[in-house]
Amino acid sequence: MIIDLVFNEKKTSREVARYMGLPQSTVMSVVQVFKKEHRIHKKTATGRKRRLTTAQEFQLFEMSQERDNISVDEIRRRFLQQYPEFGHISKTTIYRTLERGKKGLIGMDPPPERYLEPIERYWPKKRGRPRAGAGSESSSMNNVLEPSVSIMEESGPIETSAADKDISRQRRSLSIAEREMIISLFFNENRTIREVADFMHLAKSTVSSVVQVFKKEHRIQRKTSTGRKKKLSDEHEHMIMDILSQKEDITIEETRNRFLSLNPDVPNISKSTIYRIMENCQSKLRARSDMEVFVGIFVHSTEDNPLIIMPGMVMGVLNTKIEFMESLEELDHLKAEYGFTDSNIHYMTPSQFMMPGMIDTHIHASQFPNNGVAMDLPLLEWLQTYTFPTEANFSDTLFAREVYSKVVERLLRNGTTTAAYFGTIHLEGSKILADVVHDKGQRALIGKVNMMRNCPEYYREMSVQESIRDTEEFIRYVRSIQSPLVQPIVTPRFAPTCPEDQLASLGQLAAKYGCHIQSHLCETQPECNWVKELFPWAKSYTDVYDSMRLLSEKSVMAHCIWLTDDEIYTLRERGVGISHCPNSNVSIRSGLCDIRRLLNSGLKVGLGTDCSGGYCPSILDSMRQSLQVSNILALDRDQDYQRITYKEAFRMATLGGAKVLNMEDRIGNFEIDKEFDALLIDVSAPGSAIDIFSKDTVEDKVQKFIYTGDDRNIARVYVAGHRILDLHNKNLH
Ligand SMILES: O=c1[nH]c(=O)c2nc[nH]c2[nH]1
Repeated sequence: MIIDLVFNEKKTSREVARYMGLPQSTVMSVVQVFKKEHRIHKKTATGRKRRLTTAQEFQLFEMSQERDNISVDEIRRRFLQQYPEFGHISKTTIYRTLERGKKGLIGMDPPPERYLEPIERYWPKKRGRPRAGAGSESSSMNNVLEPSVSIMEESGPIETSAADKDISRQRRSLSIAEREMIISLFFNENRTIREVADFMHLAKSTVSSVVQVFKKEHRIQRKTSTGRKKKLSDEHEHMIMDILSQKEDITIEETRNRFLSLNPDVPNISKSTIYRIMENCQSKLRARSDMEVFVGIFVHSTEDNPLIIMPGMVMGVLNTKIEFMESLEELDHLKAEYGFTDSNIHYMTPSQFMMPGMIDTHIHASQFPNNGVAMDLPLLEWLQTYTFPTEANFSDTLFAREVYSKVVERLLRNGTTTAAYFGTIHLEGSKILADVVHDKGQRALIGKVNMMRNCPEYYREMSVQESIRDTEEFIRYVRSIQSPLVQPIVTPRFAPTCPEDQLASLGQLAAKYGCHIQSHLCETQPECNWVKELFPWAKSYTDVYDSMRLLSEKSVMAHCIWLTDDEIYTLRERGVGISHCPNSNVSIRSGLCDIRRLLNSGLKVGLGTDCSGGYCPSILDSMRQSLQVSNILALDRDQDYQRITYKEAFRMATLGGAKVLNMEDRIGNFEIDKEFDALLIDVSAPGSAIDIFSKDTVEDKVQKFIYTGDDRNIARVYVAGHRILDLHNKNLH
């Protein structure tokens, strides 16, 4: 990776060190060894080696001797007139050649051991301008420069060796070429005073005074605090892009003149600024707008392995889907094959990794106002006392929009890229939920709730006909949005609130439209007993739903704490998915669900927040609570009882959830051709509650995120390839 970043990506060793979290000396030594092994010498800014012939070097030197105050610009102009095939020669090269001339070194390669010797030897001992043409060692800038250059000598970032840093730099008068060089590096190449001083091995004060004098002479504005030249405003940058795009072969000079004539107030603009804007434009034009490429660590689950960590990978996302996932070594081949450029690539930092989006398989969007309150009653009393009155408020569509907007934003913020929502019985309010989800770019199943008994007069559907008519209209409405992400889900609340004919009609409706179905099953013992009373003919609670054709591989049943073995068997036979909601199960004391038993029986299990039975809208919390519930169950079991591992919790939150919603062919992990629903996790994000230490492995970081992370660590959220949330760009939605 170091080699790739330095030699292919043209990163400096400082950048690579920062990116990989390594000491710079380590990076530099890897680079040095590689250079030696591959005999890589000086590279030009473009990464290609290009050397002047000895004749050309002499030519340059002679030009500089013709007149006392000839400028580097003039030397360059004349040189390029003579050698038009050369195309371009940087001032640095000219400057260095002149210094080689002064040392009498033109035509000679510096002996390699010179690189190893202390630099003082070559540094002028006497003050005063070095004499041109003298072969004296004391004036050699060349020898000073050579060992200090790490990778790109001509215009790339410059780094000094450790030896350089120990040398106290002297103040002395400068040659014209040196002044030119300082001006060029500072104003055209945008180097800081320190970089220039390091590069030329001069005292910072010397460089600074040259810059100051030049600024005064040319009335150049003050620099910004970052040490860079004042950035052009976006408006000016766009203006330059416009000018560049108006004429294909426009020169930089022409661009500058046109820009300055349009903006007489702007005192100056360097050629390199225009050049940078031009490069950016071209790179953006060359970049495929339909492809995004990510480099770094990817974490996901498969059927066989609950947690796979893949460092040093490159993933390509084309439109909405994962196009490729390869080792970073393949980057160049992939660039060639797919035609993407560096501007398509997002490099993750060492504290970041990418994981699949989390999936909430059971949440009541309409209970969000009660999140974190009203936990003092058990389920059936809780419904009558708190929940039904709250849900009744959703006849008010303004209120519905207010709450639903907050719910969806909160879930996205917490990394839930897909959710199975319960709305309320209200048709209009439920349509609003679908609209909001669609607008915000989340993937979801949206349910209009069906119920018409054992609930308040003011909050119930009035007849089976009305219930089915409204539900059918709702299904058609959601389908009419034509969103590939938002689908309707048929939602009988639970058996106690739905008479047989209503359940049967809803089963038929779901079959007619090929819809998903969701409900509650075996959440509390009193509820199970009540169902026995209400449906005396049924073999079990599960059998009630099964008899009404409500169980299929597109059905999601929440809770399932009190299932008998027979019920488990039926659910598995039908391919039903189970939504495990541990926070809710403990908060309103419904029971401890033995997920190991369900998993061992071959059932599909995902996680649900079940807000507001559960008080936390984050699936991270559901993972933790599922681990706690499993630990508590283990306290009462044999030694060989297998607790849920954090890796399994991770899988339930991602791939498991996808299977429960029957979407595993589209989402849940990073298999090729799946939709790119993903989270960029940063364990060291600002304000993060996670403590990371130098000895932490990548797996430690992942585990710490699961146990101690929160929304502050979710830097970006992608759904179907779209970045719908970015911590650093809060305005995306
Ligand atoms: O946790 C639950 N929340 C509900 O809203 C509900 N309705 C029936 N059963 C339920 N369980």
